[in-house]
Amino acid sequence: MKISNLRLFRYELPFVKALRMVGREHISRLGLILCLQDDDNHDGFGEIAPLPGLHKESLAQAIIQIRYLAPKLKNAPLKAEFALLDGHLSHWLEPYRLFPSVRIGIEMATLNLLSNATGISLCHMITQSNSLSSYLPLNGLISGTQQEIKVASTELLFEGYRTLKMKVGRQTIEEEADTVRMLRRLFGRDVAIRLDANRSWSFDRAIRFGETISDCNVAYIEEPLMDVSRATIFVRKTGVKIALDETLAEPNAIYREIPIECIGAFVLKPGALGSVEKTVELARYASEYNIPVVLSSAFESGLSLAFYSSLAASLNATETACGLDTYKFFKHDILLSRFKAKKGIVNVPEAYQNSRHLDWTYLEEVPL
Ligand SMILES: O=C(O)CCC(=O)c1ccccc1C(=O)O
Ligand SMILES: [Mg+2]
Repeated sequence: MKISNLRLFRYELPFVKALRMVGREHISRLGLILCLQDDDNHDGFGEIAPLPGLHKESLAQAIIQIRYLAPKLKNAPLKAEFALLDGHLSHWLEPYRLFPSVRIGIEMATLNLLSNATGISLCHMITQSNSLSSYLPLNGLISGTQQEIKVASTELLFEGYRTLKMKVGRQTIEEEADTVRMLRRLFGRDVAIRLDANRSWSFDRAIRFGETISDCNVAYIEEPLMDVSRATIFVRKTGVKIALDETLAEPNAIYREIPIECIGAFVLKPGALGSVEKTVELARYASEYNIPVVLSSAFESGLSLAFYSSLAASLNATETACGLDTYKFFKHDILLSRFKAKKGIVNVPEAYQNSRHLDWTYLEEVPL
């Protein structure tokens, strides 16, 4: 088997309303879909969607890189070993020094093509286990004013979500801490509350926030500190565990220096890590130390979300809610049957099946 043909498409997915992502306002999401084909006309789609602020590369730079790479991918062997996620993909792609968004897109397209060509679902192809969960709970995303959060979280709970994730570091510390206290009062013990500060606080401010919510039984706060080297003191002082997100995408593996008991979760964004195998490696480290793994999106389309759902299921990361609730901010998807959760839970095989059928009306070909 080999890759015999490549095509590239562009999409623009409008948001339901203007959305703040990594410090910027966006009204839509731009991205690319790479389509790989084998000799038998099977196809495999992969998404390349650099997010300004999260990725250093722009969409235009990603296109240039794909154009440069296209002749090298053509006729490249499609090896069954890629599915082992044990280094074969890296061995193939590392020499090209690709942008993270481009690399994950090529890996996604390749694995999806392998799955289509062999008729084995992605989940079963990349895991050795045959007792996989088909159901993946999501953390319901909430942000905005206290009143907006109150309304949104009540709706999410009513729908069936049992884990909420609130963005912090946007209003004053007092206001946000007050909102967290309100959530805990409203929902009692049976709701897990996660927070994400995206490194917006100085150490002193983070401590002040952490101390104010220390009795709220928050599952964790993602990246509270600008300087992650002080994470241990933060946790010891506040009793609130931290989750690692941005830190995991950094090259020097600082996460290994943080005491395990301080870490509430690894938030794994394959799109930011830029490699499925890197994601798997981090997930293995986490499970070795009983750190929960939270597979998470960078506001990609349903194609990536379905792929990440399968990855989460194959890693047995279905116990803790995942960060794939971003789909609800899009007016529509590039899939004919869009990625969705029912009662806060994704049906993984169904989502994967649906991700094989694109809605071409939203895709415009980019010449290679
Ligand atoms: O983790 C989630 O639940 C959703 C994803 C999310 O919050 C996110 C999306 C894009 C960029 C950064 C982040 C983040 O976790 O900080
Ligand atoms: Mg985060």
